[in-house]
Parts: sequence; structure tokens; C-alpha cells
Amino acid sequence: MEREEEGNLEILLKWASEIGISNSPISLSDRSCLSSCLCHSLFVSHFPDAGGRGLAAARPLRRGELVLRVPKSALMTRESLSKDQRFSIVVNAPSSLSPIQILIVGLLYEMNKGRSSWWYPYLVNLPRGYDILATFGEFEKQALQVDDAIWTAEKATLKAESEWKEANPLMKELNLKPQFLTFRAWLWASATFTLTEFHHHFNIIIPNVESNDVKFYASTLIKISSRTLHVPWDEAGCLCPVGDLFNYVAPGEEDSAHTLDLEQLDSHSQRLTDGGFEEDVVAYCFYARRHYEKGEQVLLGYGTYTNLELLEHYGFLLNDNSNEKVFIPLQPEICSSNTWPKDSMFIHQSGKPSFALLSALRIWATPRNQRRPASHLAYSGSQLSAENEILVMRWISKNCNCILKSLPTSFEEDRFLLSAIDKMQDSCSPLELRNTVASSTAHIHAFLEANGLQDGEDVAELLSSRKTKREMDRWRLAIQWRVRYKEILINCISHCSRVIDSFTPQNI
Ligand SMILES: C[S@@+](CC[C@H](N)C(=O)[O-])C[C@H]1O[C@@H](n2cnc3c(N)ncnc32)[C@H](O)[C@@H]1O
Repeated sequence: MEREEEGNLEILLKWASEIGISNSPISLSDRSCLSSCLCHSLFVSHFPDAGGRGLAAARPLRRGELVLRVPKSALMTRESLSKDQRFSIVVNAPSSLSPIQILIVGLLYEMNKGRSSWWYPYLVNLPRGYDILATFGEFEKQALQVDDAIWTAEKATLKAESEWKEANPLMKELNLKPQFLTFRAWLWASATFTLTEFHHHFNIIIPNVESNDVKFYASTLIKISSRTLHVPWDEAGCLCPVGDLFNYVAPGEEDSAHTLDLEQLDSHSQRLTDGGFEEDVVAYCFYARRHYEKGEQVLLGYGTYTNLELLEHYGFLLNDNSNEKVFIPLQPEICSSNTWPKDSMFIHQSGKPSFALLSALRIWATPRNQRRPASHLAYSGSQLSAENEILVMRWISKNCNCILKSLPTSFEEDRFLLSAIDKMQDSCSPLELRNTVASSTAHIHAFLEANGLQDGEDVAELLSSRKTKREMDRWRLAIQWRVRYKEILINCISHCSRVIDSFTPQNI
């Protein structure tokens, strides 16, 4: 952590302590902890491979233990922002802006106040930039290669742009300085605040059936964003100082890895959530989702997201994401021959087809006049016959191969490109950087050209600019995303081959 950052953080923790953010079980801050609200159980640390700045356990933490409490008065909501009379008058005038657009304007309005904002100690600690999909330039978007992903990124930028245009008159009325009126500033604030509604799927495991991933899918509407938390009284949510320093872990992953080493179950340990607003203590409360050793990063499960969703809403992705899904094109006839929702038919990170995809293809691969009796078995997860299973596996494998062949680069090329980018990012001197670029691939040259490298211009100088560094981070994320995507298709082809091989006479 740089000196300036460290200083800002100290200011934040002291301020937080003064306004009652605490992890002590009692509401008054402990007198010995006035310089930091976290001294009982957490400290801020840096985790380069798991989210950067985050919170670590200051001592062993029990599962279900309260680790942080943020009083309602510390939350940034439309209500708390409206304590500013000017903001309140402007915002309460009739308008067609959504609650989230108003929050975004509120954040920019507070930023515009600078040091005189009540939130200043919090605001100076917000990240300076985000890598969410809406911030991707054309080059980075195209680097995703897969049409659906490119479309998702384009849609995200278009949405942000139209919301910015709608909010512009209000921002002008609030007399924001020119730098806070720009689309760039809007993107920054909306990346902090955008609360997105989407259908979240969860699995219900049905035991005692042959397949090992027998799941039914149900869905519920949940709300997410990069830093925003849900509060019951305002659909737009809130920003939660200090509470938004927790990094993310995919739900399921942590739970399964650590459920066995739990200490004796106690009254807290049955708690199902990481946190939420609690009316009885009028505060947002966070709990340890598992046992943590001293020094370990304490993580929150923000929800179950695919890598594209993580990239869209948070600006990062996970190499090992148990919720990752790859969708392959399915002809209308396949979809119409079953009742599975379309988004339940996908390939898991492991390469195995989802329960619904397998079941749908087994039905579709059955001659029409035999489908009705076969459906019952297929819906319960059973194989129908060796012939049917082989047909299904060949179909999946062929389609995965077609997708891989249709993409502009191979998995191996992408891996090579990623390591070349890493080498460039790790170059210690301008000379080393120039040498690395001189021996690099056409893709790297294309990136440099897209970022305005002119003939004769020094590569090292261009790459030392903050803007180009950020673009390179985003480009790297896009490549990392497609590498994971391709790897899953490759895993799937291997899985299909293994299943087909298991039906050879000697294996039977
Ligand atoms: C609620 S904030 C967490 C604190 C954040 N690291 C900070 O310094 O302010 C969420 C952001 O942290 C980053 N993040 C959280 N978990 C991550 C993870 N597992 N890997 C990479 N980045 C992560 C992403 O940029 C995300 O948008």
C-alpha cells in the first residue's frame, strides 16, 4: 500500500470509529480502539491474488461471529444524502430518474464538495477506477471474442450512456464542476453504485439419483453491484463505509472447503447469510461465514455469479469459479422438446453438461414416437440407452469443437498472450519493457496501436501512462475470460470422450 493510501485509510478508520462503526458487541466504541473501528477482529490488508485491499482476521474468528456493525446513520442512502437541503430540494422535484440514478448523482454531488463533504474520509478511499464491462473500450470488448459476451459489454455501455444523458440536467442544476459532469465520472460513480436486478438461480439437490449433479433450478430476484448493499427501506440500496472493504468468494466454494473444520456448532453457526440490515440494532451487521485463522482474508459471498456477471458488475473474475457456465447454441427443436428453462442448459466449469442440458439432449436424441415414455426417465436424470448417450455426447463434443474453431484464437495462443502481457506488466525497467514488446506477438502490437502508439513513439512511455495501464488490465481481463470459456469447452470435449469410451465393449 502506498503512503498516501495508508494515510487515507487511517483517516477512514478513525472517522468510522467516531461515527459508531464497530465490531465490538456493544454499541459504544471501546475507548482503547478510538483510532480504528476494527481492532476487535479485523484489520485492513492487501491480498494481491484475491481482490487487492480487503479485510483480514485479527484473531481466530468463529463461524457466525459478528465481525462488523455499521449503524444506519453511517450508510450512504438517498435518505442520508437528502440531509443536504440543496440536494433534497433538487432531488425531490418530480423527475423521471430512477432511484439508482439519483444515488449516482448524490455520490457525484458529495465528491464535488471535496473536503467539505461529511463523507470525505470515505470518499477518498473509494477506488479511482473500475474494470466493469461498461468501462471496456471497443478493443477490449472485441477481445472477449464470444458474441454474447461482446453484446453484454456493448449493452452495459449503452445503458450507462443513456442514464448519464438523462441525469445530466439534474447534475447541471446542482452546479457540479465540469469534471463531475463527464461520462467518465458517471461511469465511475455508477460502477460504485449501480444496483442491478437479475434472476439468481439456485440449485436444489435431489439425492439418490444416478447422476452426480442432480439439481433442480429455482430462481429468485436479487440485487447486486460492485459496492452497494441491499437495505429494506430503499430499493436503490446503500453504500456502506468499511463494510464495502470485504472481498468476494464464490458461495459454495468456501462453505464446502471449510465446513468440516468447524468448531462445535454454537448459536451463531446456523446463520445463513453473510450480513444484512438488522432493525433491532438499526445497523448493517456482518458475520464470519466460516472459521478464520488469524491473518486470513475474511470474505463475503455477494451471490452466485458466472465470470461474465462478475466482470459486468464487479470488474473481476475468478479462475476457479464453481458457478461458471458456458452456454452452447441449441437449435429451437432441442428447446421445444423439453420444459427446461433455457438458462438451465449449460456446461459446468468441470466440463460436465448440466443436468437440464443432458436431460434435454437425451429426450431430443430419442425418436419422436418414443419420446413420451423416455421423458420420464430423462427428467429424473437417467441415461436412456448406450446408443442415446453416445449420440448425445457426440453432439455436444461436435458443437464444442465448432465453437472453438469459430473463435479467432486458440486456447494455447491465448495462454501465451496472457503470459506475454504478464511479462510486460512485470517489466522492471523501460529497457526490459522495450525488449519484451519487440519480441511480442501481433496481438500486443494491435493493442498498442489501438491505444494510439504512433510511429517512432516510445513504447515504454506509452505503457507507463495510467490510462494505458488500465486499458491493459481490462484487455487482460477479457483474454482471461475467454481462456476460461475455451478451457471449459475443452474440458467438455474430454468429458464426452470419456463417456463414449466407457461404452466400448471392453469397458462395458
Ligand atoms: C466491495 S469491494 C471490495 C473491496 C475492494 N477490494 C476495495 O479495495 O475497495 C468490491 C470490489 O473488490 C474487488 N474484488 C472483490 N473480490 C475480489 C476477488 N475475489 N478477486 C478480485 N477482485 C475482487 C472488485 O474490484 C470488486 O468490484
